[in-house]
Amino acid sequence: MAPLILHALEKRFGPGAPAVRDLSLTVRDGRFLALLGPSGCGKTTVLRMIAGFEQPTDGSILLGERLLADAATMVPPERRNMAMVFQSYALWPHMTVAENVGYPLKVRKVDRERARQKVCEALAAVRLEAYADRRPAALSGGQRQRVALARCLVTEPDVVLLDEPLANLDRHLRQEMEETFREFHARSGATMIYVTHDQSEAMALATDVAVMSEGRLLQMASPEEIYARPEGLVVGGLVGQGSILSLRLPPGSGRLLDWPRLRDAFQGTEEGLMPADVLVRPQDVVLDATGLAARVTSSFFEGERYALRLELANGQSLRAFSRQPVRAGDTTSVVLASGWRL
Ligand SMILES: Nc1ncnc2c1ncn2[C@@H]1O[C@H](COP(=O)(O)OP(=O)(O)OP(=O)(O)O)[C@@H](O)[C@H]1O
Repeated sequence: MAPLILHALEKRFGPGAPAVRDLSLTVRDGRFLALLGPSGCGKTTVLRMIAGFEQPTDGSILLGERLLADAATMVPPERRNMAMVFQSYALWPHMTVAENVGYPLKVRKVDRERARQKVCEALAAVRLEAYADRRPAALSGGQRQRVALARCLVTEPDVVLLDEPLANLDRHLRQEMEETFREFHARSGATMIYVTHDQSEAMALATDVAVMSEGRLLQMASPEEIYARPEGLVVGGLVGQGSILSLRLPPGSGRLLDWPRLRDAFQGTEEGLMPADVLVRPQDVVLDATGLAARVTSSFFEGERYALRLELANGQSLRAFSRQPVRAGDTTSVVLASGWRL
């Protein structure tokens, strides 16, 4: 299949700031893209434009050479060969699982025997063969979600679009479904675009993560790259539970900062230092008597460790982990093993 190309995409719903602006990205065949960003940043609007439910006010959407939409052109959703999975699953309550999954084939008047075979394959792909004759009311939330996935598989879409599909599920089920999505992606080979505001979900599932804020694309890269080398305050703040410190660094000091560099930045007495935002991840904050003095402002036991909030002498706060019990109000000292200049 051809790549999906969004070129300088814009969507305005009225006067005021556009919901999506100047957004360009390419999703290569078979990739799994997570669109990540805070509520209201325009993720769903991008997905709806790709699906064909909204028309761009500027820019264009192409599948390879084929123009799907621009301000003057609009290929209808049913002619895009895409499938969208909604949060609500949108299953027919009066139909069995197999009938729900086969419904798109019935609409397309696919031959009965062929349809039966495709339904079986799709149910096998989501491990629901044993549930073919049940009605949706007799399924768990996760099983309903899997029916919705199987239903989109039968049409062999070029692109599968998912809008926060796990938002209604509890934590345990979310983990199980993440596994199902990964498996679904591996088996179907479909290009997938997945909207979420949950960074750990995006990282766990996707081959590429696109971070959006206020209608714009801030960074698109692999989960590893976004985690290790976030660009700017918004991406840095969104990914990986880090703390952002305002420090002063010598010009040209690079982006990956070690402890001696960070320690000097706290002393900060040299001439010509520049203000810098530095991301420090909790796992890089090591309780160590040779480090900076810090006061514990909160401590929660998370199971295998304590999650701490610390306040440094300069008033800035840091998140840290400790295997040993630590109490709010304790004083300690910390070494910052690594930091990333945003
Ligand atoms: N049909 C519409 N008419 C007017 N404004 C809209 C419409 N749809 C979305 N918007 C506005 O566009 C902006 C982006 O909305 P969108 O739903 O794309 O964000 P989102 O990132 O998906 O948010 P969430 O995670 O809360 O669903 C918001 O300010 C929203 O109010």
